[in-house]
Amino acid sequence: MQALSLHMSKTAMGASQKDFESAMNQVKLLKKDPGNEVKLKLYALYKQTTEGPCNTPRPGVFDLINKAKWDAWNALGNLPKETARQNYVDLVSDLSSSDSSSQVKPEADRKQPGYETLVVTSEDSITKIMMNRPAKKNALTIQMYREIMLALEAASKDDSTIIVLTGNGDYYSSGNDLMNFMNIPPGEMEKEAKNGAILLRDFVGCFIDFPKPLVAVINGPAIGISVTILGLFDLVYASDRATFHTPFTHLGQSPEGCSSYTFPKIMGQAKAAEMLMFGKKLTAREACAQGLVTEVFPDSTFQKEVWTRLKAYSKLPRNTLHISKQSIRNLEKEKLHAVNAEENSVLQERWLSDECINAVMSFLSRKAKL
Ligand SMILES: CCCCCCCCCCC/C=C/C(=O)SCCNC(=O)CCNC(=O)[C@H](O)C(C)(C)COP(=O)(O)OP(=O)(O)OC[C@H]1O[C@@H](n2cnc3c(N)ncnc32)[C@H](O)[C@@H]1OP(=O)(O)O
Repeated sequence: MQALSLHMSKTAMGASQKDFESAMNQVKLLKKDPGNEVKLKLYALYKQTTEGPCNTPRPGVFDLINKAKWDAWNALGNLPKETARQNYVDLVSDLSSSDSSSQVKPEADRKQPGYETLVVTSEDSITKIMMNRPAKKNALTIQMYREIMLALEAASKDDSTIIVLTGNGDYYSSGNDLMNFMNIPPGEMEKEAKNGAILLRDFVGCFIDFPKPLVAVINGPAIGISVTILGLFDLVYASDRATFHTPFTHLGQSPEGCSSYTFPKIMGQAKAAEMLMFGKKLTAREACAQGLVTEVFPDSTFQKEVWTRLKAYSKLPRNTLHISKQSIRNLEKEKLHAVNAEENSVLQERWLSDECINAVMSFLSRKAKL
């Protein structure tokens, strides 16, 4: 309502007709929508300046827009035309200066500090969490799991409407960094496996409990845990260059990220088994046909199309969107936490198995060109 309060003239001399016309042009150039109340005020002052006090019958009760305009004009009573013109010019001048001070900041300024493995930015009511180890295909280190949890926690409390997880470079993510299995001192393996299971439980738990719409923007291939947690997202947009691969059996490991529950629900038992047990790699189009991906876009226009879509979604009524997300998730939360706990206890055992140790050694020896 503050913006609707009558504006005092700031200039000693009254605004001229030329000032008024120039203010009318300036309004068209505003980058930020001033909101309905201010627009009504501008309309009323314009009418008062050009026609004087309100002189038309009040529109009918169902003609909501014209009624609101009429009310705003009528509220100016017998305000003299010159004063209305001055108030119009002053109001536009205020709007123009706040418009230029709220210009979009360069990306470097929007970047949230404190993350080493992520780039976190907020713009247009969207918080974007970008995994940022492109040289290692965004493989998830222990630090990265922790930073993603911190970024999600912060995003759940910020004023964003939608949260996006994406990757920098040619991969979305190659999943767990297999170096997480290295440098474990002899005799410490059991303790490390237990700590790993706790970390994983907390990591997946953050996605289960996340209260706002979560969108995965899959810019390239995705492997392992970066695929399994997709069943906990609300939207999954993929470039047609993306692939989806869960080679758990080859790695002597078992499904996590609640995929043992979400994948059969999403794609049916047989297709889930092909992925989670036999390690079948899906193209983006196959993943879309099976319901894991919401929509596939050509790689050449992927970023442009997805961000245009997300910016439009981010303008939806925020609280309603969050409440809808929570209503849908609340039906499943208890079950998902139980699945998460069970998967992690199985995986904790798997990490100690010969099959898993041999698979990790095989990756490392290929890497070392042995
Ligand atoms: C006691 C246990 C404690 C564990 C605690 C863990 C907690 C949570 C665990 C959750 C369980 C998750 C399971 C999974 O995600 S399983 C999936 C694991 N990922 C893989 O198996 C992928 C392995 N990588 C590859 O197959 C290839 O690198 C890839 C196909 C991704 C790309 O091949 P390409 O030839 O194009 O490129 P490079 O191989 O040269 O890769 C570039 C460099 O990046 C390194 N890299 C890539 N991915 C990984 C990875 N997942 N782990 C470690 N390093 C990775 C690769 O080695 C190259 O590095 P260099 O340039 O230094 O050689």
